[in-house]
Amino acid sequence: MQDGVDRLLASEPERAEPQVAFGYRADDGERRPLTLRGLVARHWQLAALALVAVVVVAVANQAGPELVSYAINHGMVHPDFTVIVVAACAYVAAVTVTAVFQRALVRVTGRLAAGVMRDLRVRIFTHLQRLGLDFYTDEKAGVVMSRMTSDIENLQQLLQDGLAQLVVQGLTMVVIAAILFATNAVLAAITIALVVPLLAAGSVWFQRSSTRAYDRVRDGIAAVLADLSESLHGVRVVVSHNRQERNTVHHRRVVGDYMRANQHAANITAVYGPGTQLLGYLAQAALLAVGGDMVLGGHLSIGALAAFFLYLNRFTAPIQLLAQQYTTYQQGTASIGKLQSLLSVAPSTPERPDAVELPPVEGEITFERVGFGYDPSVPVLSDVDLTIHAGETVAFVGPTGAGKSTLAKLVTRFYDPTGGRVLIDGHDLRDVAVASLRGQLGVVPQEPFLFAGSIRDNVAFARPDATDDEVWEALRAVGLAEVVERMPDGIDSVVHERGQSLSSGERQLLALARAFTARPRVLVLDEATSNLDLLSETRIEAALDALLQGRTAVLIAHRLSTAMRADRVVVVDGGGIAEVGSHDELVAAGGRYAAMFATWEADAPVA
Ligand SMILES: Nc1ncnc2c1ncn2[C@@H]1O[C@H](COP(=O)(O)OP(=O)(O)OP(=O)(O)O)[C@@H](O)[C@H]1O
Repeated sequence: MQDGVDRLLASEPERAEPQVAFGYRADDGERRPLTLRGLVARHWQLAALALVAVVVVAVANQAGPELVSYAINHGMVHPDFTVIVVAACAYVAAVTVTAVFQRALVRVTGRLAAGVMRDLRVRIFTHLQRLGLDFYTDEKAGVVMSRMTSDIENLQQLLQDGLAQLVVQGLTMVVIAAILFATNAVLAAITIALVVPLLAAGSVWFQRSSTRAYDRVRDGIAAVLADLSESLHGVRVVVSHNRQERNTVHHRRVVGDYMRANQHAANITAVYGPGTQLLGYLAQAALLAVGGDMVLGGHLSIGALAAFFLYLNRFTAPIQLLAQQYTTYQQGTASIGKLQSLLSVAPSTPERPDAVELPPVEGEITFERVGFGYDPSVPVLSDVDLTIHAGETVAFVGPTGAGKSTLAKLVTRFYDPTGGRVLIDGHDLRDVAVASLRGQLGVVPQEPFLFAGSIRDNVAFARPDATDDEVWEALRAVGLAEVVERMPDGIDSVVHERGQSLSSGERQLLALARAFTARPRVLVLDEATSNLDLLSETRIEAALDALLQGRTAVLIAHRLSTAMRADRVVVVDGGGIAEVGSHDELVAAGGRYAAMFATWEADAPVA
């Protein structure tokens, strides 16, 4: 068997590449609900090997006491050294077989668990990549992280050790009970009647209370992780608002709850462990009295009594282990439930089964009576009608919270409208394949996110096959080439901690260079609100001119100087479009835009 195991393990690649092709629609395998059986079934050869090993371990391990009994009765009561030697050799053989199969079991279940975990992590990650932005607004990142860490680890523990132990201990009890009854049914019945009911009752209590306790522990660690991740992500805001002390107090409370939950769980184990041990010793005392009496009466051999003692020890241990393993089992299955509920979150902008590939577009965007609300009962936009022509630059302006970014999110199909349609070159966005749409769109967010890696990786993010020349061309177009040339490793210089080592103007220019490399037909740009110095602002405006050339562009403009450069300005207000026209037209019309412009001009007169 060990050879078989080694052959199978050797034939498996060390780190097999998980076979995933990312699609916006889950395939049949991914849609199947998550069950323990389903997870293991994909690795059925390993599972079958594990089962064989479990049976051999459970049976071979119980030969010992029988051999002791044989040696006492046939080698000591009637002295015969040969019998003792044969029994001792057989003992060694049985122990060796047990050890070999135990080792095989650990290796096989380890492999099984690792394989299942890899499949599961990839499946969940792929699913997370597919989900809509609303999911990430509702769910705290820490909770998702805890699913990917502690819940997956629970499952790993169950598969690696828990399940096999559960079967081994269960089988061990059956094998021992059978041997005890075969040896002396009366003594077996007395012993089991003394031990099993009390131990079972204690185990049920332990199992129930520890399940509740571990639920608290799990919630506790999820809260600690969520609090930690929020603090780490918001560290700059925390420091600048001097919130460290309050945050520390809050974290201490969260950690305190977690500590108390752990203590409670430990207390339960502290009662159960020694309690069951005491019960085992009391049963041994009873066995000594009843069994000793039977030996004196000639109803039981001394060897059989000795074997009873040894078996009794081995009989109580599995009950304790079963109760503990059952907790692992429950935690594992509870984790499957939580992971299943994560996997069953449907993408809010699903791809239709009959979605068509969007052909290369000119870039005309049409809003047709579009209505939308993040919460359907609270409309943010209603009855929006607007056409943005191919190659046109349109700036959305308006008061904060008016819905400018929301309109842009509908263009990129981060959300679907609750009423009406958004079309690109006449194609309803809901009817086209998501990848073919996003491949032709570029988005420059307000706070550009830079990934750990080089400048090159970040600029070529949307088109990893871009050549170094193309990366340099993009950097030149946005006016960053000189800055990057001065860096020690040029475009291979590493961007640290999401670009915190760059200035905010440089980060924005890098994001523009990224969009430039992607060469999208349609560009959505959420202008940064952060105040830049005049030089950076001029550089960004020049970069924008290079970037927008010939593309359809939607600018969410926070500075009217940006709006002035657009072909048309759309004033968003009151859940819809208040005014549309060129800068000059709107100023001449003397409406809201003209008022906004007058205020702006008074604050920052144009040179
Ligand atoms: N993910 C979200 N969930 C729920 N409500 C949201 C969400 N995002 C925005 N909102 C709400 O929708 C409304 C419009 O928001 P939007 O971000 O489109 O405004 P905006 O005009 O871009 O504002 P700003 O100029 O401040 O960026 C606001 O009332 C906002 O509170």
